[in-house]
Amino acid sequence: MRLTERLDDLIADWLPRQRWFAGKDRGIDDVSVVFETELVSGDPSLRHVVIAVRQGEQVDRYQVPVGLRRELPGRLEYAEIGRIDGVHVYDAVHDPELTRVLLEKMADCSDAGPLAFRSISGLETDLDSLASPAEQSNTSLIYGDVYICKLFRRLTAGINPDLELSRGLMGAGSKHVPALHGWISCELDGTVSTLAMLSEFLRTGTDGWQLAGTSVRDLYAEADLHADEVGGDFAAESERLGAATAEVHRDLATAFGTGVMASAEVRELARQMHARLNEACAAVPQLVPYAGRLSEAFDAFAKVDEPLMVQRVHGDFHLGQVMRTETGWMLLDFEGEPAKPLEERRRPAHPLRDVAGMLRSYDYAARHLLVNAKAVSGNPDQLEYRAHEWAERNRTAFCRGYAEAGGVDPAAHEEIIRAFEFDKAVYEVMYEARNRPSWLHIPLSSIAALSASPAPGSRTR
Ligand SMILES: Nc1ncnc2c1ncn2[C@@H]1O[C@H](COP(=O)(O)OP(=O)(O)O)[C@@H](O)[C@H]1O
Ligand SMILES: O=P(O)(O)O[C@H]1O[C@H](CO)[C@@H](O[C@H]2O[C@H](CO)[C@@H](O)[C@H](O)[C@H]2O)[C@H](O)[C@H]1O
Repeated sequence: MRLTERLDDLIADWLPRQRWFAGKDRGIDDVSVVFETELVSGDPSLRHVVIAVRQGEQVDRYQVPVGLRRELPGRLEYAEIGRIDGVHVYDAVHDPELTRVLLEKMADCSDAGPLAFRSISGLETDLDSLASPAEQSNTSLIYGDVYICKLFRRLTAGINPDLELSRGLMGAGSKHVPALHGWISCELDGTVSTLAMLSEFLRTGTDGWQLAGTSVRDLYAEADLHADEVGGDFAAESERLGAATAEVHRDLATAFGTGVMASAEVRELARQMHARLNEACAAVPQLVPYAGRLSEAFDAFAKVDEPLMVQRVHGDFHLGQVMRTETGWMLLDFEGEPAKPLEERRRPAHPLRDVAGMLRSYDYAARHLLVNAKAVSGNPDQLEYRAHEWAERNRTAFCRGYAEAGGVDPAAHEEIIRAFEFDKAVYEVMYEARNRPSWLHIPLSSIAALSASPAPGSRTR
């Protein structure tokens, strides 16, 4: 049975409920199968399916490994997409009986139709997978506690920067990235394009988002204490994270080189920031009242009177992209911002862009519990004050660690860091509107607070 003709409607109903679907702000006009590849035959069987989703003018491609079974065991019911001629069609990432084949094919470096499976080391294959419950834009399969295989859900033609930078950092001997073991690719628009990558699973790791969240919860639970007085103070970890970030930036510069941004390019970047702001204001009217202050920050950036060093950077740096293991901080997910075109994500940028991303994340960590009034009790003004205090303490510690380990000192480049932070917050407004509308309040309230604070240079010291 070919799915091509039958899957479209089923998927169109199911897609908007998937965390990784990046078009929740618009209706779906059409879903069509671009290609499908049988990877396991029989019952159960596995088809690797690439679909094209049309929403107005925009067409995005996604990959869905589709499982087919005549009888669907209870443990897979939640993964069901629908039924075709009585056969259960489901998201196969949740079926370890089927996902094994991905690992086996990578181990064998084999091809299946348009799909190429590759590995760069001998792989252990007798491992069951579990779809990661992490809050993420793609889907990761954890094999045993040995490997993690990230299936990129929304596909872009070309090598994924996550794979590209992980390889480069491994070559530069970075001690802050997990080992890369393999990948899956296919041709899209005539270019070799990444579908998945397989890395070492950091079994002793906890991600920075969880650690920071625990620290914030500790603070909210102790109404009388300040951020530096509670047991879960995170500032020392933030400082170490800053240092690890500076080391990764150094290794990226070694692996991929550096350049200098001419004044015209700085102005062009400021113009793009304005354009992104305008686009976000059109899509999210709640942003409009802050547009003036945001624009001022972008104008100040356009006038920065110094050569800006650029290099390959992480591109979407936040607390969910770092893990603390027993040996220190590890950085993950060098994919860049998933909504941006690939060529933009691969473009060298100023390293403070990553610093700004992490600074925004401290704000998110402090505020996300406040989104749901039931998650935390207390006076809203006092909670807002405490969120701000926690974020400031950790932001400062991160910047100190970064500068002391040889990174560009954020405190000495206020116009740059402020513009990058605002630009990131504007991106987040769009990201939340499209992916997690109930979180939109977080970047909006940070923008309100940031725009109320004095502009760089206007402070009395
Ligand atoms: N190598 C790894 N070892 C252990 N956990 C990992 C590893 N890579 C990612 N994770 C977990 O998966 C989450 C999402 O990973 P990430 O690469 O950021 O995916 P996405 O691009 O889909 O957001 C991380 O926050 C982390 O909790
Ligand atoms: O991890 P991804 O590469 O998929 O990044 C996207 O999703 C992130 C959320 O999962 C989003 O990050 C935003 O939310 C985080 C908390 O969930 C917060 O720590 C970040 O600071 C905030 O930007 C990221 O922007 C998006 O590209």
